[in-house]
Amino acid sequence: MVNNRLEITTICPDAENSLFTIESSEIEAQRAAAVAAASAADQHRTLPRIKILGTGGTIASKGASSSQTAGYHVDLTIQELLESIPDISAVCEIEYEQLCNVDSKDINEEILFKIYRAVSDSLQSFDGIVITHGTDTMAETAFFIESTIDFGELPVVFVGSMRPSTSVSADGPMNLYQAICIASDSKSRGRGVLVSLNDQISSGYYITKTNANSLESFNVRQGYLGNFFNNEVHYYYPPSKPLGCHKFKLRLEDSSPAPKLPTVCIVYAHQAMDSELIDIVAERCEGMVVAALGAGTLPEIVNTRCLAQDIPMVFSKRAMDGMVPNANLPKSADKSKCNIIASGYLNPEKSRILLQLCLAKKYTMEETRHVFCGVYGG
Ligand SMILES: NC(=O)C[C@H](N)C(=O)O
Repeated sequence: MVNNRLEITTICPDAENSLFTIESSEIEAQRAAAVAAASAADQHRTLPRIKILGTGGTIASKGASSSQTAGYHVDLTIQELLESIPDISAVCEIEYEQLCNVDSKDINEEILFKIYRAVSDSLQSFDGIVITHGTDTMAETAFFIESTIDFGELPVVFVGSMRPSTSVSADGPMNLYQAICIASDSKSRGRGVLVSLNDQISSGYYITKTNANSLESFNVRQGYLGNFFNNEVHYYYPPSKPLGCHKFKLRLEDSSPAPKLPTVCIVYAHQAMDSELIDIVAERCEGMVVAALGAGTLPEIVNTRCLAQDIPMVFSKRAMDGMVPNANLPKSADKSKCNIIASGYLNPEKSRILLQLCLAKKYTMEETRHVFCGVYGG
């Protein structure tokens, strides 16, 4: 015991969580006084400023009755949605903007760039950003925003719901409330794009929708970062960002219409696949992603058609988990001309976005291969 204070330090590198103290009653009294002084000071502290961007989705939908959980319509503004959550004025100051109000199946490039612009424009004046979004394509928008915006430490939190606002036990208000708390919490800084859903905090870069109906619609294995419980944010790990994430700097003119990204199509492989499909689709696009079988295999005749194309072809996978390694790619006779790239852990829809960005940047085949390898060791 030295000065009534025993310090036990673990070897945990997370400084904040590595120090435990056992203290005397005198020290406890001093601490109580310090806490009281700090809470008085807190009253004068300015609250974090959070920007909420509304885009629609089930979270902004209404059904005809409280038992309807399918066939509903997007019909709720971001203002109405905010009126349905508990008072948040003690947590943060809010500003909101309705960017669009659509089911996420209708998020097109024009809307994607609208979201991109709104996030970019909010970086300087806000401490956190929340984006309400349909869950069906949320992972794609989250991946695009993570790959194109350097938001430094600022939390950008996507949120959706699985039940419409009119349903019994609608999950939207709680998910939104939690998303705002996550965006306001200093522990959320430096973690990249986050997703708030079903009490779970996940990495927007890694999430995939894995269940079409249940509240636990994002069963993330990679990127499960923490939980939300009783109005508290709990992270399992110190802040970190996705490893190897390639950032693309976009230069957007202010003028509309929105710029057009290169067309990349996804072809889904299956037994007895028609190899001519590869030629037909290649005519229509500047790059192709194949949702291949297993860890990247395709019938030999389909591989041959893929090797014959003069556009980049990314081999991804139908399976939800696991990866496509370089070792499984078909070999070209002329190694220097091989147009096939392994997606690594990236699923087809995220591979599509990454390939679009590489093509937009006019990366060579080798540079594109390097980007995919960097992201997931493809
Ligand atoms: N749960 C949802 O949000 C699904 C909805 N169809 C959407 O993505 O907009």
